[in-house]
Amino acid sequence: MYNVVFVLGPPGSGKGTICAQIQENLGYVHLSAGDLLRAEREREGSQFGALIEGHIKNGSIVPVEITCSLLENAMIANKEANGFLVDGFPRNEDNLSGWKKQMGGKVNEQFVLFLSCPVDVCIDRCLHRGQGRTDDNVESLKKRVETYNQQTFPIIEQYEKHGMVREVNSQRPISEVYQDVVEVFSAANQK
Ligand SMILES: Nc1ncnc2c1ncn2[C@@H]1O[C@H](COP(=O)(O)OP(=O)(O)OP(=O)(O)O)[C@@H](O)[C@H]1O
Ligand SMILES: Nc1ccn([C@H]2C[C@H](O)[C@@H](COP(=O)(O)O)O2)c(=O)n1
Ligand SMILES: [Mg+2]
Repeated sequence: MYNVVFVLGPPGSGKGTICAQIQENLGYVHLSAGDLLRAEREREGSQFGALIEGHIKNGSIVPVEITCSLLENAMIANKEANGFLVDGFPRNEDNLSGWKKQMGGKVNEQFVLFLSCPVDVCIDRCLHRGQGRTDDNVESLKKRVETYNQQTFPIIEQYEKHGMVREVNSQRPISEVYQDVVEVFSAANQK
């Protein structure tokens, strides 16, 4: 049974940044769905490269069969891990239903870490991120934010109805955000 913490929030809210620090200090393995998809996009011989790039540029969501298989393969490859930070997933209903179908009975969903941050702050962070991403531009970000508002936030609300969401305000210095996140993990792992 894989222990899983989902990490969700608007593009640029700091999911990858915080997950890297959690991985370094709390023994969880960070699996960024976006990073896995970008790696698949670049993989020699991948049949999904163009499809993935189209969705990334368009800020839309890749079919869950592709993303969930990348996530499960990464978990299998790290099966000794205490737990997994699944960053940027589930991002819509297709992700959620596909996850339940493929991973049901294999995972223990501990909670959803929701990084909340005003969209204008998030957009500015992405525009200054300097990682050369094909979707860190005004046009793609507009679509990514729309996808987040229309498709991803409703997923967070579903988990909230089950008391599974731990919200942390990420419009603060990274060190302060991380301090709160550590407390969330401490509380969850004391149960
Ligand atoms: N608390 C913070 N304060 C200021 N800058 C931050 C903070 N957290 C992250 N950043 C910066 O904002 C940018 C986006 O952070 P990050 O890549 O972690 O976001 P993300 O939620 O993973 O974004 P995406 O969904 O686009 O992958 C990075 O340049 C990062 O260094
Ligand atoms: N569950 C997911 C996660 C990501 N993607 C695609 C679409 C996103 O805009 C892009 C970048 O993700 P990020 O690195 O910003 O978390 O990757 C997806 O289709 N499905
Ligand atoms: Mg990220």
